[in-house]
Amino acid sequence: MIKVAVTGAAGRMGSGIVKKINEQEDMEVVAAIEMPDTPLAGKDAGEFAGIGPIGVEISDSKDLEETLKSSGAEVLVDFTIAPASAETIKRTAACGVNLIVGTTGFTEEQSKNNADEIKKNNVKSVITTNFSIGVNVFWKVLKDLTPILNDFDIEIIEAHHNQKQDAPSGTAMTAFEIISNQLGRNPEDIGVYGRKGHVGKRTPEEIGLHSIRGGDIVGDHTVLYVGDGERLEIKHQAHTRQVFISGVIRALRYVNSAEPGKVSTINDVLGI
Ligand SMILES: NC(=O)C1=CN([C@@H]2O[C@H](COP(=O)(O)OP(=O)(O)OC[C@H]3O[C@@H](n4cnc5c(N)ncnc54)[C@H](OP(=O)(O)O)[C@@H]3O)[C@@H](O)[C@H]2O)C=CC1
Ligand SMILES: O=C(O)C1=N[C@H](C(=O)O)C[C@H](O)C1
Repeated sequence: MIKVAVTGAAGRMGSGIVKKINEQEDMEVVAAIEMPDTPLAGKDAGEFAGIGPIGVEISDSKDLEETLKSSGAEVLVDFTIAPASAETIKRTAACGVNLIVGTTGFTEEQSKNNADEIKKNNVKSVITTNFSIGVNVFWKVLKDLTPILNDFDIEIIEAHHNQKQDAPSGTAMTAFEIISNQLGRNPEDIGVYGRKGHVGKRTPEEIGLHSIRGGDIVGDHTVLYVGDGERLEIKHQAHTRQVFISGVIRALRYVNSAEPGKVSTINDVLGI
């Protein structure tokens, strides 16, 4: 049995992950953690997953080390918010517990610190901005396509629900990194985040990133390659969070065979 701790256990992703783990025969939720001073402490995590009591009380992230130790958790799954997640990664790795992280919106410095903590403590990890299989194929297509269409204008559009806190989405930022790398350009120099006012003509080098927020959109990502007289659009749409949750379940089965001290990605999990 894989013993799993879940942070953000009452959130959209966290509660779905608790529910899905509860349906598996080879894994169990042993700890469910929410934010510091959470009013949810002591309530059963199953309540938020819509499955009734599972015998795991929500605990306060201030008690993380104690919770990990007393529950015997082998791996922690984190879908929260970047600053909180960075702190959780540091404390969890120091406890020798493996990590699966889907939280997005890390600064470059936070991402580097996350990798350093994983290396320093020699724990196993899977960190990725999108756990769906479709998006991983989408990223692969961008990698293959960009060198062929390297003189086309490239723009990225993402759309998400009105509760999302970070922009552009982690998935869009990963797409931007892939495209920039393939073009041999520094992402720092070429990203244009929305346009307003007399911004002048588009330069051939720049890549625009545009974020739409509304209602209950689960997650749409489109990359446009626009030439003279034609354009190609590569689009992925998530219809349900189940696509991310299924990827997390695969990552839970994979993580123990991951290389210690390294940040593995969903590509390692899927072998693509
Ligand atoms: N990689 C992927 O495939 C995917 C990534 N995501 C990312 O996952 C993250 C979460 O998304 P979502 O579930 O929609 O967000 P939610 O806001 O629904 O859930 C986040 C949860 O984390 C809780 N939380 C905040 N701080 C802490 C802390 N220090 N310790 C424990 N829990 C904490 C929040 O509590 P409170 O509400 O009280 O603040 C909330 O319950 C986002 O960064 C999102 O972009 C989402 C989907 C897929
Ligand atoms: O916040 C979300 O909901 C999502 N976040 C991830 C991101 O920022 O890319 C993945 C997915 O698009 C849903």
